[in-house]
Amino acid sequence: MARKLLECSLSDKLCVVREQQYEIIIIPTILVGTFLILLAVILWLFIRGQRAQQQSPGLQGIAPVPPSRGLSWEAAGHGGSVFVPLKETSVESLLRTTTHALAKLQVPREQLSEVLEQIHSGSCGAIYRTKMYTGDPAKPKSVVLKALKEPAGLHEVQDFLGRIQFYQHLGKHENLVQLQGCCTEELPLYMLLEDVAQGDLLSFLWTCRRDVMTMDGLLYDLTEKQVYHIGRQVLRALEFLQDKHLFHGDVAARNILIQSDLTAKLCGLGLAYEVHVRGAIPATHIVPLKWLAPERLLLRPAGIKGDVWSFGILLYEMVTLGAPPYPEVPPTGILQHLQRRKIMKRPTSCTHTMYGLMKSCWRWSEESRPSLKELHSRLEIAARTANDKAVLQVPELVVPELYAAVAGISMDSLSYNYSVL
Ligand SMILES: Nc1ncnc2c1ncn2[C@@H]1O[C@H](COP(=O)(O)OP(=O)(O)OP(=O)(O)O)[C@@H](O)[C@H]1O
Repeated sequence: MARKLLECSLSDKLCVVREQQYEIIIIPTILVGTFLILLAVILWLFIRGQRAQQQSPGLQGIAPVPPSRGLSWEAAGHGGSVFVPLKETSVESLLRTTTHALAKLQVPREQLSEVLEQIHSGSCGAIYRTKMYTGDPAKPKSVVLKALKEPAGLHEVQDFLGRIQFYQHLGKHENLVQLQGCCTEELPLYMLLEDVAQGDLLSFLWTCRRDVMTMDGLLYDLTEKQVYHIGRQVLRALEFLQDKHLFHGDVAARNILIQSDLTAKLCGLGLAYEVHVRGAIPATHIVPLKWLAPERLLLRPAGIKGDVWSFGILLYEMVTLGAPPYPEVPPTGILQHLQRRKIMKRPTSCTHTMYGLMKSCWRWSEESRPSLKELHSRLEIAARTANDKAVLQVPELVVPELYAAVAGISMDSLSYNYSVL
């Protein structure tokens, strides 16, 4: 507070003093000013955070996905074969319109067993194993049922129907998991797939580390020659996708299903579908970083050569019986690691020939990586002289939680058959 005497002389008995209460003006001004500055800083931080999220790979080893390359206009869904009517405004009318297109695939719900065994929680909802009664009731067929999670809005229903039509559009290939039918006349919506009962390759590889007898008829041993055998089947599936101007985008042992005769089937076609309908890779789709090629990590347009890179990681997974890639690198440090031109060292269980193949997949520039066709013929040649006797062995057992942390993947994406043996 400041006091000011107003023209007083010494003889004055009374003198007027004016008090100026500056704090009444200054303190609120300072408070308002500080508040505005704080607000501006918060806004700036928020905008910067949003931009960083769009520009850089996501947190915890999982990346949003960049645009795609090499897709034709038609294959990108602008005239392709996935026709989910977008103009429908209610779920009921959408189901009515689409049921016609999916008529041949419809399976009456009463042909499905009510007993559902959940095997996974998938991207659209739970994934179950159940029985389908067609023809001979004594011989039901085991199928995998993907259910759209409820409650589902118009957008989710459109997306799920689109996924079913995508499988229909792809058609049959022995190394892709096959669509068996669907139930889409009313909610809840189901997609029915052939049951590849032995489950995913990653769980299989982990089980190969154990010296166990299993009841499922599958021999949990793997030789170098068998690694090439599985690898060639995966390449066949990728070539099939490439012929349709598609790529997989998430090639990894967890996305390969394996049968008792070592037939391999590529699954996890969600990203290929999204690229097919949108012509670009949606930022919402998350993919573990350690399997991604540098161009994907840098959010540049992606294509089949990104699958070639991931195929090299898949070879590493097989030959190490399911070790996490780059165990010494934190998932979020992978781009920096690759920018220093560092790749994984040759695992002790890996021959120089196989390591040569991996290294060719991990060339920084996409152009210098082999095409699927070249890779396929190199694998064929390598398989001729590969060891078919020595069983790959890794003494350490896998702790799935630790694996998930080192690999940079969520526990949800692990199928985890391993633990039930
Ligand atoms: N046909 C199948 N037979 C046996 N197991 C299957 C089958 N389909 C899926 N699974 C199991 O469910 C897991 C997840 O499958 P998938 O990746 O196809 O599901 P998703 O989450 O719906 O993926 P996407 O959205 O990429 O299609 C697989 O790793 C496997 O363990």
